[in-house]
Amino acid sequence: MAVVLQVNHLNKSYRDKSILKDISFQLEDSSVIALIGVNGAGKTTLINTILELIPKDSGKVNFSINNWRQITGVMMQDNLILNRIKVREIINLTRSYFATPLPYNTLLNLSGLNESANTFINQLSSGQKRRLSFVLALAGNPEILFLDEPTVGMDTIARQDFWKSIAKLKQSGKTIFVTSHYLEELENIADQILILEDKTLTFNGSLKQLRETSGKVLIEFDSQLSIKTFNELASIISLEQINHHFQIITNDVKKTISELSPFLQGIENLKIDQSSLNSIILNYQEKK
Ligand SMILES: Nc1ncnc2c1ncn2[C@@H]1O[C@H](COP(=O)(O)OP(=O)(O)OP(=O)(O)O)[C@@H](O)[C@H]1O
Repeated sequence: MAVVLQVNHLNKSYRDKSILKDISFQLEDSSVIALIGVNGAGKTTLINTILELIPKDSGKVNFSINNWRQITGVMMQDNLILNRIKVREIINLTRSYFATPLPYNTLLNLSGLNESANTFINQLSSGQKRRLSFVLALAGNPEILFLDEPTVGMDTIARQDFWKSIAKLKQSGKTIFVTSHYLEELENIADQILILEDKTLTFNGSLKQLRETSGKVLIEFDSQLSIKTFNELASIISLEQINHHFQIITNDVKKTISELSPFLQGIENLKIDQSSLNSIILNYQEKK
């Protein structure tokens, strides 16, 4: 995989208030990178600074090519503010800024707004506006896409279609940098997770690495065996018994399962909760 963007020691403040401090990371092609952080953590500021929409205080932002504007697409949080323009017109206007735009029909189909091509933007619902914003970000057939809270306001089907499109874009080699508060949506698609906290990146790695770092996993099962059998397992953090139901918390699933294996004949309904991204992040933040 090739590096498409490098950010080194980036700092940004508004007046005297520091927002981003010493941020460094790199993005590779054919991948989805999720930026996670609470409200006000600085996610939008980071995207705006990278794209030179606002000035940075210091640090370096290097795209792999010089004319990076031609290979980036952006979907910001705020919905489209132009009103007296139709869906068809804004798609074509946006395409006109790029040397090799995607065909109009491809974009219209992707937006799901085929029936509304002649509708003025202000007459679209907020979910429809998000879908339109998405295809406008794609208009120039970009190599790198920046998506700030893309699925806010979308219904379930629109969300599913949206993430399917993202998976296809990733497969075709694109880099997708996305912020979202819907962590469950990021679980199956994010290759790299960045956690922005207290102005800095406190985590940069894969979901697997995040699991290992924060790593408590719940293992549940039913068994007629005595609690003593499980109390002796070396790898567990805690053990609870409710009648014949057992709950084990471990941070080393593999080891615990191998320790449980001699007793598998006496175990039923074994469940391993690898934890949702949501709980992993809570866990991660609690630990610090
Ligand atoms: N133009 C501005 N002038 C001064 N402060 C600003 C400005 N824009 C943003 N901020 C402040 O910078 C901080 C980071 O804001 P930012 O919008 O980047 O956070 P965010 O992580 O994107 O939040 P959210 O998840 O709510 O979208 C906040 O404290 C915000 O109030």
